[in-house]
Amino acid sequence: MVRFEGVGQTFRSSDGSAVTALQDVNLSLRRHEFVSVIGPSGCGKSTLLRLVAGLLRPTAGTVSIFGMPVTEPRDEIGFAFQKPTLLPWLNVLDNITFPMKHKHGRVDARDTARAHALLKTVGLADFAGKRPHELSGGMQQRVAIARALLHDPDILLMDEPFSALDALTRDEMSFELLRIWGERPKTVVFVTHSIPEALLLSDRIVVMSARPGRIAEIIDVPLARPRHLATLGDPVFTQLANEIRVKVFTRKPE
Ligand SMILES: Nc1ncnc2c1ncn2[C@@H]1O[C@H](COP(=O)(O)OP(=O)(O)OP(=O)(O)O)[C@@H](O)[C@H]1O
Repeated sequence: MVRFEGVGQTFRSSDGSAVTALQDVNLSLRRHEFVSVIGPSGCGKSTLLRLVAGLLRPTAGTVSIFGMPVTEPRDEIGFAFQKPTLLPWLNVLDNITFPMKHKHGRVDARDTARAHALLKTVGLADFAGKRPHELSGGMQQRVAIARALLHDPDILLMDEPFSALDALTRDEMSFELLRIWGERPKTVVFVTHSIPEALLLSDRIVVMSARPGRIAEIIDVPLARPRHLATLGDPVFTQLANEIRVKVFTRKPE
């Protein structure tokens, strides 16, 4: 469904130097697959997402979706960032429908109904009229995820969406995301620094090497689905987490 072929991305920095963020990335994502991307800071994880989203054009190779090269932002994609980026002057409901308003100049009844349904899904049915500052960090992040899901995208890109949350909320959000993904399957690319989070969520984990970012390894996650709290205590889970930790930490820049 999403394919990277020989993808490279070199930025020209403000001081005139060239920064190669990605080099020779080859990757194919299947429809409805949940893939996490982990790797050291600055190895190009966010760049990878921005390329799929059409926010960047690769300087080498091609990124395609359903066989069509990505040349601009597309409707079938939802993007959730590290911070919720909600508009403080809008209430929760209007924040969720804002992209529709921005795109079409209005919000129709179907969008509003779907926004209410999504609020229910993320456990915030009673908060539609509240402003972002009246919500906790975890609640704000749920609103941002609901916003990314409003147009029911085929592809959901998530850039460390839970990293600003406390550990308990983070686990809770992971299970919530799994539930949403189970109900309305989509192809998810999830950037994280957390090995347990990547393991709990993913079908495959892409391990990237330090700059210039390349794919060092792709690891299949053989844990059965649906995954539960008990999955975290499964000996296979612990063993896999240790194996991946060793791979990530012993990997030297090439
Ligand atoms: N617009 C840009 N202009 C210049 N350099 C950039 C730009 N965007 C990213 N970079 C550089 O590309 C490299 C990869 O950045 P990217 O944000 O993709 O890394 P990352 O793996 O997501 O990092 P982190 O884990 O710290 O969020 C970094 O060295 C960064 O400085």
